[in-house]
Amino acid sequence: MNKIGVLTSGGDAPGMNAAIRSVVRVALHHGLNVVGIRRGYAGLIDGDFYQMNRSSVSDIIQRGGTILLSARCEEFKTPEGRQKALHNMQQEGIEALVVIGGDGSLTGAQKIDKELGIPVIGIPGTIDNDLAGTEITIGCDTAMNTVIDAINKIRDTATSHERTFVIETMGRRCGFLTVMTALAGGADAILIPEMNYDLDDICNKLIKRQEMGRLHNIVLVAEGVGEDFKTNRNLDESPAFFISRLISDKTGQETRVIILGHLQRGGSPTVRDRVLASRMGAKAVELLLAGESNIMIGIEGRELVYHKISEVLSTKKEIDMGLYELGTILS
Ligand SMILES: Nc1ncnc2c1ncn2[C@@H]1O[C@H](COP(=O)(O)OP(=O)(O)O)[C@@H](O)[C@H]1O
Ligand SMILES: O=P(O)(O)OC[C@H]1O[C@](O)(COP(=O)(O)O)[C@@H](O)[C@@H]1O
Ligand SMILES: [Mg+2]
Repeated sequence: MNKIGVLTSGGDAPGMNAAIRSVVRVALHHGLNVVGIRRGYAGLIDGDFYQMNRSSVSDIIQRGGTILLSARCEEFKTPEGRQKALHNMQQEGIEALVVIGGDGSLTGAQKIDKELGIPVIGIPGTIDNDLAGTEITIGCDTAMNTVIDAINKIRDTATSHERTFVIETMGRRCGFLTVMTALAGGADAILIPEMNYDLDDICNKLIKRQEMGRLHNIVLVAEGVGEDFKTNRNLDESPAFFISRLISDKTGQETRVIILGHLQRGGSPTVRDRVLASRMGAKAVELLLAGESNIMIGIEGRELVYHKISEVLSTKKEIDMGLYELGTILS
């Protein structure tokens, strides 16, 4: 093997740059050429490539986002789009790929191996932590710290004004970010898609607290909740608004909504994300050199592990309900 490509795809995540840096420098260390592919699968289809060297990845370990840019690319979901990508890779002499991204990107990566015959290793990069086969994905730790920072600040004003804040966190259909930050941030109620909840119960709990003299509350809501009350709300609005209105109507408390949104995706990666990304980047190159393909690297405890991408994608990542319960008991 002489030349490999690297790309970032789907939602960006802090630590992706540290992973790119590691892939590039470890590949160069092993005498490989590295091609950077811009804008994920869109760049494969457009042939948006450039040769990378050591200095291409200088001064990026501390930066959020991705220097390779990222995209969501519908055309790559079609066989025609993927054939264009194959043609460009052949022209450029790219013999193998490292794909850094989430579940969607790994679905695409699987097709690169199976359909296009190009070896590919996946590195889990998404703030959602919604991938099986790894305890945590690159970017999630930074995002959790960003959420905690926001909760701390909101708590200051919530206590001063004796208000209830409904804070909406990201995570698509996964409540990991919400459960962890609810526990660490001392949230008074938690709503995640994986768990049944009763809005009446939540309101009753807030009323009880009110009777005991507690007039401020932090309610954490994952963006993915709401299948069950869809009929009662405007589908264009975030679930936090509906829940906030309901709490205000039922408890009489003054409520405010804050949707943390894309600020959860940015920022300088934490130590944990930088180390994880650096280790996974190096492992990806080593596994390609060892002849592996169609696998995703993960971490279990202190050890890096790897699993077939098909297994990762067919397994649902379970939320640790013990942490959810603990968050509820402690609130
Ligand atoms: N079924 C699929 N076949 C081929 N490519 C896919 C498929 N699903 C997703 N992808 C590619 O992966 C990209 C990123 O997926 P997306 O779900 O948006 O983000 P993430 O990888 O962060 O979960 C998509 O825009 C598309 O190019
Ligand atoms: O960036 P967009 O396209 O607005 O998408 C928002 C979605 O991306 C995420 O931030 C990250 O998800 P992915 O890593 O799967 O792309 C989700 O939490 C959120 O639902
Ligand atoms: Mg995803």
